Amino acid sequence: MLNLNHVKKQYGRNVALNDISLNFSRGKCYGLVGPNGAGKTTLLKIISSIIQDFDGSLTFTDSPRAKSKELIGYIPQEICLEETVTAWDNLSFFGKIYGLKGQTLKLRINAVLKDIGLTDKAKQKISTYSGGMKRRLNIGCALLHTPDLIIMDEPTVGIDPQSRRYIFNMIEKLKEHGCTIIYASHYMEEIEQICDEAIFIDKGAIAENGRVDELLQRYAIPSIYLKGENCLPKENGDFTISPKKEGHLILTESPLLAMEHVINHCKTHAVQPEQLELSQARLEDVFFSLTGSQLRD
Ligand SMILES: Nc1ncnc2c1ncn2[C@@H]1O[C@H](COP(=O)(O)OP(=O)(O)OP(=O)(O)O)[C@@H](O)[C@H]1O
Repeated sequence: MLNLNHVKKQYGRNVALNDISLNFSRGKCYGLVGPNGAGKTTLLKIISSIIQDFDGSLTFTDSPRAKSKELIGYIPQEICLEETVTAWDNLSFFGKIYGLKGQTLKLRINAVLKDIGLTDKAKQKISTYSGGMKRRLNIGCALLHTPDLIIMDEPTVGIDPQSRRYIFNMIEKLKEHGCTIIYASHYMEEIEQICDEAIFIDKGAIAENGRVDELLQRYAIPSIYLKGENCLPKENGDFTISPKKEGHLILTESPLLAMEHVINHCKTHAVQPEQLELSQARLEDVFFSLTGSQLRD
């Protein structure tokens, strides 16, 4: 539904984005990840037309709607709500910005309030809302005009697991309705959980992108965590071992063989591990393998 072609953005001499080309398909959720200052927000602002001064081009391929303003719902990192008025008033304000009015606006506000689970709090002032309620309303404000492409910039910062789960369920429903979602987050487990594809961006360039399961297979090395006195075999075969907490992490391409090796060693030496578990490959490992672990400012 959207193609980015050689997008480049400079702030003075600082190159924030350099030659970004990407394709986004309908009904999929794309995770956008990268260290601080990588260029994520700049990219999201270009896609949502907030930044219009850039090189390269964007093409919306299969939408009947001509204008990107109608096509896109942008949910910013910062909560953009008027605290002194009610949720209804906030939704009404944003609905009017998108050109909705009268009965259509009323119907959409009611539908969105239901989707974000705030129907019974609609007439409450935002200053009385919890962080999770504000986040959900912040999302709701971008959904009033039923956008085809929804851009979420770190939408789960500072909320409890219940609100996070609620937002994830909303994303699933939006995908079922054919919406495309671009989801920027520093929380790798969220990307793993809800995104079909991940885009790793570092220093303004794409470090890697593809299906989450394929990236995990390609980059993350499975491992076994072992804790227990005298449980670590002396002959370590092809395994790479490093200390972790009070035990050891055994990195291996063949975790079941390594597990068998440890179990045989324990049986032979009549020792009992306190903890022996297979650790799944994580997207966080992919992130560090692509971007390194050095601090970024
Ligand atoms: N308005 C601006 N003026 C000048 N430089 C900017 C501006 N906005 C961003 N930058 C610079 O562009 C680069 C990319 O910033 P951007 O905010 O897009 O990164 P990010 O990946 O979203 O970071 P974070 O994870 O911290 O939100 C950084 O070097 C940043 O300092």
